[in-house]
Amino acid sequence: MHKIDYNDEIPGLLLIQDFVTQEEETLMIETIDKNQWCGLGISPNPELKRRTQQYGHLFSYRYRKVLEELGPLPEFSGQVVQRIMEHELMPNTPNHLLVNEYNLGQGIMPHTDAPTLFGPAILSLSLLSACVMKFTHVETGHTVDILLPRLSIVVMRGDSRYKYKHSISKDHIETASDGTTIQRDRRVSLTFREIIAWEAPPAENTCNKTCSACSAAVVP
Ligand SMILES: O=C(O)CCC(=O)C(=O)O
Ligand SMILES: [Fe+2]
Repeated sequence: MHKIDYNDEIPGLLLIQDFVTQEEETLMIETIDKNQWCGLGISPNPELKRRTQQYGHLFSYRYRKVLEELGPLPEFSGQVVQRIMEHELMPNTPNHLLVNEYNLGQGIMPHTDAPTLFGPAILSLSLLSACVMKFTHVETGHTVDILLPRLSIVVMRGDSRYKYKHSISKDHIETASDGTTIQRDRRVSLTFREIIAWEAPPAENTCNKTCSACSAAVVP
């Protein structure tokens, strides 16, 4: 395990290489690939252009809100969560795990994870492939391309979490700001977050209208 502190370039950004072993990666991927994916037309979140899985809570991209509590994070992520807490990378135990799959040609648009919904630390574990994550300051436009190696975890806190957008390109070959060039492969990332605020729908929700207050009842 090797820590790279990017604080001088992007305040609050930390990367830990070899956060998991290849054996752990294999076991996690085997389990994930047996589980149900959504996105690419599959509910919930059928509109997503990449496949995802969610654990802990269900977030709707369409309604930009949490719809449902799903239960504890899965067993396959237990050791990673334990390591996250041992290294004090998050103030509280994560209660949301988002698995994103990026096949060749897939990326993610520049965004900041919802500041009122998710807590102050956003962590992402890179499995099967490295990628370059672009950080762009929302006011100054300052940009840094950070290499996220396979098996590493990136920790976004402070400015890197709140003042920068992050994105991943669709390119097959990418170059980081330090000049390192990588060839992308299928990448599966595990994003650990804490949901800090959400309203559970009423237990007996019989409303069948589409409205912002109880859309949980009608989301496909
Ligand atoms: O794939 C990643 O490492 C990042 C995913 C991400 O930024 C997100 O889902 O909000
Ligand atoms: Fe994100």
